[in-house]
Amino acid sequence: MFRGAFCIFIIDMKVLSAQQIREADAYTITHEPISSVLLMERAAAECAGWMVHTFGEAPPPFYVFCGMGNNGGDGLVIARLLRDQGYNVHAYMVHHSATASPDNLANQPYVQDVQSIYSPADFPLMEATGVVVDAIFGTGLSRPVEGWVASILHKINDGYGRHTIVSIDMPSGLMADSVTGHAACVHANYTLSFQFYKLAFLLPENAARVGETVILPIGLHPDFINNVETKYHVVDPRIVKTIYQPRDPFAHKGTYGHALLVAGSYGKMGAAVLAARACLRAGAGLLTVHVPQRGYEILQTAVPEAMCETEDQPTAFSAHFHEPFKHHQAPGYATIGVGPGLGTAAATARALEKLMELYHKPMVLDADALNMISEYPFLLQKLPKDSILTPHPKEFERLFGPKEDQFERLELLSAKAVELQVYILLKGRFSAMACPDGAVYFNPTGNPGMATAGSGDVLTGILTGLLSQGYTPKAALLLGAWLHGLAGDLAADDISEESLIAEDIINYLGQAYLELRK
Ligand SMILES: NC(=O)C1=CN([C@@H]2O[C@H](COP(=O)(O)OP(=O)(O)OC[C@H]3O[C@@H](n4cnc5c(N)ncnc54)[C@H](O)[C@@H]3O)[C@@H](O)[C@H]2O)[C@@H](O)CC1
Ligand SMILES: Nc1ncnc2c1ncn2[C@@H]1O[C@H](COP(=O)(O)OP(=O)(O)O)[C@@H](O)[C@H]1O
Ligand SMILES: [K+]
Repeated sequence: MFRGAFCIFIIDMKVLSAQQIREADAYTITHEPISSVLLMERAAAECAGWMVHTFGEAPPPFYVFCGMGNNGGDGLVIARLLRDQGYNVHAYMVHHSATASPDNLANQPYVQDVQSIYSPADFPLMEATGVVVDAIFGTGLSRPVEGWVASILHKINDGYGRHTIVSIDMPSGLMADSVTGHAACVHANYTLSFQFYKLAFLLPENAARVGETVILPIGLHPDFINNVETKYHVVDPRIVKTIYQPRDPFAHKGTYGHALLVAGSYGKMGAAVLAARACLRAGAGLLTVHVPQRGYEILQTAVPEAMCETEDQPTAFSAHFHEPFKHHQAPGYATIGVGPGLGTAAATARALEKLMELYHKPMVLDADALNMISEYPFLLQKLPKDSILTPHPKEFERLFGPKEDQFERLELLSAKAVELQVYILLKGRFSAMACPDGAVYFNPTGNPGMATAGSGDVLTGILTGLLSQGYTPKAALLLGAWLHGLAGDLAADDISEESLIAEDIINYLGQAYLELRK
């Protein structure tokens, strides 16, 4: 089901810091109980099993680079287990420290012919078809890698494209919870990581380092996992299936709400059409789309299922555009999606202000609605509580200012959701969704084929459609982002990432829903 960077065996949806992972480790050792060396054996056995499964048919030579901590300990065990199964394994010890960790030492006697690396000159020649296993540093990395050890990481990267590089737990050199910047770091094809996502994996700046991530279960203690507190989470199929509500057999179209979309302007009616189609395909009962006069025929022709309201301005929205909306105060629209293709004229900004003054239920704000709020920041204070904002990184920067690095940006995202008491979805490979309580959820579905005009308009339509049906804003957000990405993944599977266009996401939304029933 998943494309690109995520192949998931099991997920604990919490994202833990390196320190919390050490605590999980210690808790498991005490409470399972299990010795640390056996826990290492279990973790390494999962990795060796994955490698046999992935490369076993045409076995390559394996080049296992071990560090001197427990990540290196994992590497030693992997080397032994692969040799035990008859594979051709070359093992190396990178002597970055004076002493090895106890569990690393305990495993050394069981791996013969480990060649020592004390300088770049000791780096081996490797066959082009080999698999490089990177077990030099894991979550214990405490500072950027420098000096000759950095040269070893660069030498491993020199083989990228010729060898397959598999990093154990973390690409060596990557900091789990802070900025790696330009420091030396392995660029992995695969990262086999234990039990939890690391925050660094979810940030765009590390995409090229992490490669495809495989989360392997290593049986860390469930009591610890259930009780540990974390701000960051990854959405998984279990939570999405819990959120999803099948339709009531006795439903009528009024059951699923009457949504209003305020979208489109001269030359940008496509945004309104895409959002409207997506809203209906997401399941809204009724939809009215409010467009400028010249958009009337376009909208009525392209989306006959939707009702259409126009206003007195031929090409854009004016201060009066909320007038028709007033008629629907009772029973009122279930929700409003506003922004796609709207334009940012001053009159439109005034109209947006009026709209936010009149409407107090959660709404969806995207694109030009966000751009107008950036231009007139006092509008931020008028956002209906629990509304959903969906900025892409540029819109986010316009709204809340630039940040030095992506960790700081995440902190800002969460702080703004708390301050404004809204949900904010920062778009990207792993869209980050911040909640009014400060929690941040990452959405793992989606692919680069979705980096195409209009895919954000489709998201606005989906979120509006879900709110309209009565999903809570948080449920709509998590489910909507998941469905949007999954529909994109299903479309790309059939027609390729390259030729995927926004309309395909809408066309595959039905299949994405069906996946939820499996
Ligand atoms: N709970 C878990 O997730 C488990 C983790 N295990 C493994 O244990 C790893 C963590 O082990 P450790 O805490 O021993 O840490 P690492 O093995 O990641 O690295 C620690 C070693 O690197 C040195 N070091 C740190 N930064 C350095 C730098 N910039 N330059 C040179 N040397 C540096 C330290 O002094 C220490 O010797 C995990 O990544 C994982 O591979 C498994 O063995 C078992 C279970
Ligand atoms: N590489 C990617 N992986 C996953 N999802 C992506 C990727 N690129 C874009 N997307 C998704 O596509 C949508 C693009 O939205 P946006 O930038 O607003 O596009 P537009 O303004 O053209 O409608 C977002 O939901 C984003 O998360
Ligand atoms: K590693």
